[in-house]
Amino acid sequence: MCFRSYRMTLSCLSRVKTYRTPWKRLYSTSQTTVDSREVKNFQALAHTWWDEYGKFAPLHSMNDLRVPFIRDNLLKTSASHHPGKPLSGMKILDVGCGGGLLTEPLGRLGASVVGIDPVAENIKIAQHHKSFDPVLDKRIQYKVCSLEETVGESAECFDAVVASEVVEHVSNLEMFIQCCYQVLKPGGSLFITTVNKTQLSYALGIVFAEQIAGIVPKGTHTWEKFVSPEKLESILEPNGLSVETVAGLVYNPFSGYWHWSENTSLNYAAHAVRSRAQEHQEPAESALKGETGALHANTYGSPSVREEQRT
Ligand SMILES: CC(C)=CCC/C(C)=C/CC/C(C)=C/CC/C(C)=C/CC/C(C)=C/CC/C(C)=C/CC/C(C)=C/CC/C(C)=C/CC/C(C)=C/CC/C(C)=C/Cc1cc(C(=O)O)cc(O)c1O
Ligand SMILES: C[S@@+](CC[C@H](N)C(=O)[O-])C[C@H]1O[C@@H](n2cnc3c(N)ncnc32)[C@H](O)[C@@H]1O
Ligand SMILES: [Mg+2]
Repeated sequence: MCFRSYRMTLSCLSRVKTYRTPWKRLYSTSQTTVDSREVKNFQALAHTWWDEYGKFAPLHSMNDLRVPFIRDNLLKTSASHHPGKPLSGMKILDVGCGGGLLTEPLGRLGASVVGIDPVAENIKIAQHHKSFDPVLDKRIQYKVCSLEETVGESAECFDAVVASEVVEHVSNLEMFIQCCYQVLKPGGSLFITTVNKTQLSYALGIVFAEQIAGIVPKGTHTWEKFVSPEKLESILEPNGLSVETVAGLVYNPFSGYWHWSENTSLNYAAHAVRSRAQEHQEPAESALKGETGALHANTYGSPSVREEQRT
């Protein structure tokens, strides 16, 4: 039994018993969201997670934007009475948590955070780093597993799922999104940051960032696995996740800082909400064929998030 007090487990399990769409029917056991090549890549880098100016420097720096993005959007749906611990009482699943770079600040905001990652070395590093802070040690739990491996015991257990800089590294993106839906409470939030699939992201995200400037290690990304906001929305919406906000993120490699932008052609952050309605019937057979309206990014610059305008 992972992640929860026994009582909470029983309540989650009871919900699982009444869960109408047995998620196991959706996927054959051979299907997985884990790409073994990605695992190898991250295994080799695991020892550098907590080097703020090392290979994961852009991720350390991204916290300046993504932590307030997650906090502000979560607080829109629930007033917090805990100054200093605004996310107190919230359960968050950080999927692909790596060394815990985002897991820890979410824990510091008061949330109970479960961090999962298929790379054992990542979880070892994350466990070790949180052990230095007794508050975090209680609030954060880590587990080596894939998202699909935790769905069975975590159905409708989380107020939020975070997958930051992960979806561009997974296989079976639709299966990944469906698993996010399964573990979210009705009305729960999904936060994704990733890289858009554009010519510019090829030029700057692959050629410039990896091969010329070494902003991220060579071989970190495969352009074909980048995900456009339109494709992401075409998978989210039919699977019961309504897109609330899409905001562009731009990394300045000279300053080492990220900035919000109207432009989503490189990196972007998305916030989607699981419908509160009755359980979602059957996840869509394939949402990839659907056309969706163009997305208009908002500039997420202030704590009050502006809604996304769809054309
Ligand atoms: C099938 C196939 C290959 C198709 C390709 C697509 C296609 C059709 C391409 C053709 C079109 C085209 C334009 C090709 C161009 C090729 C080429 C010759 C490009 C030249 C590139 C070049 C020299 C650009 C120079 C630009 C320039 C003038 C630079 C100086 C000034 C300037 C503007 C600098 C700023 C540039 C900038 C904004 C850089 C940001 C780069 C970036 C996107 C960084 C984000 C990195 C990232 C993804 C962070 C998250 C992250 C981090 C880490 C980590 O390890 O820290 C790990 C992760 O997994 C992450 O997700
Ligand atoms: C770029 S790192 C991002 C780490 C962390 N989310 C952050 O932003 O600091 C991508 C992470 O996703 C993990 N990952 C890769 N494939 C995954 C999958 N199929 N499911 C879950 N996590 C995965 C990797 O092991 C790695 O830790
Ligand atoms: Mg990435």
